[in-house]
Amino acid sequence: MQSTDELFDRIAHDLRVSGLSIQAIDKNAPALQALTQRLALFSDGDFATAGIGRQTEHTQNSEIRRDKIHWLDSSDPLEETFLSYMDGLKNHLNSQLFMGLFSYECHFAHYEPGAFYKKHVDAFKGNTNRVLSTVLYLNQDWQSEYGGELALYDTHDHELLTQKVTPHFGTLVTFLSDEFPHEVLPATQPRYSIAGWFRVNSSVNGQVDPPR
Ligand SMILES: O=C(O)CCC(=O)C(=O)O
Ligand SMILES: [Fe+2]
Repeated sequence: MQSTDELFDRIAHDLRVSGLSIQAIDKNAPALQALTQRLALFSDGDFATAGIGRQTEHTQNSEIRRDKIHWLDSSDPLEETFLSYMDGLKNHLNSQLFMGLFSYECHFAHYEPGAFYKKHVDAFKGNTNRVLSTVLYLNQDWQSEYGGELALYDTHDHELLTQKVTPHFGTLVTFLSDEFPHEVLPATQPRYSIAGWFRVNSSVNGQVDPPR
């Protein structure tokens, strides 16, 4: 079984080489177990329709994305277990890559069968302090014929599909937020993930920019 440090080393290495990392977290890792337990406690009403863009221009556009989300909060002990795991990744990347990551925010996302998230980038250059995106999949026994892949596109040629990631339980994708266009393809089964973003600190007068 690989240690968490070895996994974080691999992610740092991949990010240094290509800005993108696809790794598997050990299925027995306490952080994953906590998320499985948390997911089992949800009922439908705990998830809200996701919006797009910054608070000022926040819109709910069902033509672009059809997932339902729930933000993680450290006051929930199960959610805190995962948040502190990601805090460990943040510290590891800061010490190895000097990325200056300051905070992390993430939400559960539930894609019902047929739901999608059209091609987008998570951050526009110079326009945001989201610098590193993470997506973790929570789908036990996912079969490739269910679809629901994360499609990743080339950093220069945004029409060029470079790879498709199957949303298997424990797969963690990490990538530079303003570099990689990506898209969630529809699935035939309910699909669960956690999408998250590490931010750098560009707060002014105690106001973190941008707000959610
Ligand atoms: O769930 C995924 O595979 C990716 C989700 C995503 O791109 C996002 O929420 O920004
Ligand atoms: Fe995204």
